Amino acid sequence: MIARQCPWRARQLQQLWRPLRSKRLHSERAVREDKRWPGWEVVVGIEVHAQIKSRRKLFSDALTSKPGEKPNSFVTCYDAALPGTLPTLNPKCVELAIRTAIALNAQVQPRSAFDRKHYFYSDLPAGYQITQRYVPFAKGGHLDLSSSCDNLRVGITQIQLEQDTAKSIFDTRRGITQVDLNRAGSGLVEIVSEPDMRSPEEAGNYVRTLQAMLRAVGASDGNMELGSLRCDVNVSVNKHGHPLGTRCEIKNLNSVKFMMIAITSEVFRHIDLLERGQTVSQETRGFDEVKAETFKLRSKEDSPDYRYIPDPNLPPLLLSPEYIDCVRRSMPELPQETRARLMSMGLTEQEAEVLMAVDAGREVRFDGEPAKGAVQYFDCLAQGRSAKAAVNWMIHELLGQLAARKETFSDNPVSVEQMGELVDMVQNGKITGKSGKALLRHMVTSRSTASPSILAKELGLLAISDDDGSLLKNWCLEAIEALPEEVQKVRHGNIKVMNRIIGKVMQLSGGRVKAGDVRQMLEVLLRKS
Ligand SMILES: Nc1ncnc2c1ncn2[C@@H]1O[C@H](COP(=O)(O)OP(=O)(O)OP(=O)(O)O)[C@@H](O)[C@H]1O
Ligand SMILES: [Mg+2]
Ligand SMILES: [Mg+2]
Repeated sequence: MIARQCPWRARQLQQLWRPLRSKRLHSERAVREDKRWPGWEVVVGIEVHAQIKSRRKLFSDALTSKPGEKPNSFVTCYDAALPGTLPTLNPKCVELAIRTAIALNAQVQPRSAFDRKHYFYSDLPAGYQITQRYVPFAKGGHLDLSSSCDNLRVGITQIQLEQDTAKSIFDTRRGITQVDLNRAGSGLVEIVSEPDMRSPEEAGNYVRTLQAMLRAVGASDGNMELGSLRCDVNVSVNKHGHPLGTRCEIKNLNSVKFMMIAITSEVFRHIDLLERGQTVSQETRGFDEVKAETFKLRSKEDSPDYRYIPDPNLPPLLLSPEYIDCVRRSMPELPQETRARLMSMGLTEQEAEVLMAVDAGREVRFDGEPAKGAVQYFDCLAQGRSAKAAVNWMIHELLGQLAARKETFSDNPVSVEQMGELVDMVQNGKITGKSGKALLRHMVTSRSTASPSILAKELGLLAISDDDGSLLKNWCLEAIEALPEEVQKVRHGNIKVMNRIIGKVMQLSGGRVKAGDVRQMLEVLLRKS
């Protein structure tokens, strides 16, 4: 293993090899003019740091915490870097990282290793971070973005395990910095992409797709606001057909929206420099959300020498093919598989996206198994029923009712069984569509667990039994008598006005008759008289 014996050699090799690969990919994409920067091509590569959703930290027994917990209450002596403490690798973090690698079609390496990356900062108690930059546990791979991005495939360079840092809290009034060690040593996966994205929008789509994938496999919450998913974005520009430009890295972006703004502002900064005959220097930059501008943190020349060395306390990580297979077999359905399956059931892409978007915002439990979500609810509802009817009732009615009450799907009080019975009642004509909607509204509001047929009876919503059509006929005659002007207009060929008469019949019947039946009856009666 080159890097354990000689990390410097590995670094040299990587530096030689990367620009070549980037160039090849660069020329493979069709050139498309972007009106915002005519003549220029934008290149983006992203390093995503995702907090691993395991109960315990990467190398210690301490429980992982959420932001807002009492500071320094999730810390062992190892996390505080007290002398004499040793790391023990948490197998759950490894399993979740492997799930991520499999979902990204990466090759999990049978042998990887941990290095120490040294720098001195108050939120790094040991003075070094343990990472796998030079001998990562997974290499290669790709992530396919949805059709809105012309089915773009973003290459994955490598995926590595590493420790998260502690958190510095700056008190500017008192002029002090406080350190909270709760996060110190939590597990991260760093996912390094190839420089394959060509616009801020593609970058946004990449992060959102990755976020959904991490959630689906239970590897991370992927919550950017809470800091469990952070991005370092590398941006460069070049003239069409020219080699890649010099990249600048914008650190620690924690929202997709700000990331896209940061990229746009960085692109304009590069173009402005180049058009004025200056050069772009390789820099690490921050993003000022108020000014919507990036600012210089440090140049390449003053970038710290991290003095990478193999961690002497950690042996190489050996992963057997049997273990990797075992993780592969336990993989849940991935978002792109779910989308394809739903569409094969007859749903449109938009309908599939709506159901999946409901699940994407959902919390995943600590054991990695998602709680029952919208897709699973739909799967149960569609069993033995028309998928189209099931999705219509779910999206337009159930989600609509919940949204009107400012509730989310996790607040849904209607069980799949209740919803199924309601859909069947409408399909079988026991209740009209209109009454079905009223019944559902009642079920959502009252949170009743009773069966819809009992509720429909109680509320007088059951369709009337009118075998000889006499009730319907009477309501129609009543409506004709009540609306003589409208009747005249229909007779003179203004067919649209018929809807007003139908509406009157619906009102008289309390919505318990079908609009189609009413129209038929009215046509017969108006023709006769
Ligand atoms: N010309 C370029 N334009 C835009 N992005 C680029 C370009 N060349 C490389 N990149 C991207 O820069 C990123 C480099 O990340 P990597 O983790 O390998 O190294 P690093 O940023 O030098 O190190 P560190 O992990 O310490 O930040 C990758 O995502 C890669 O796709
Ligand atoms: Mg990196
Ligand atoms: Mg970087």
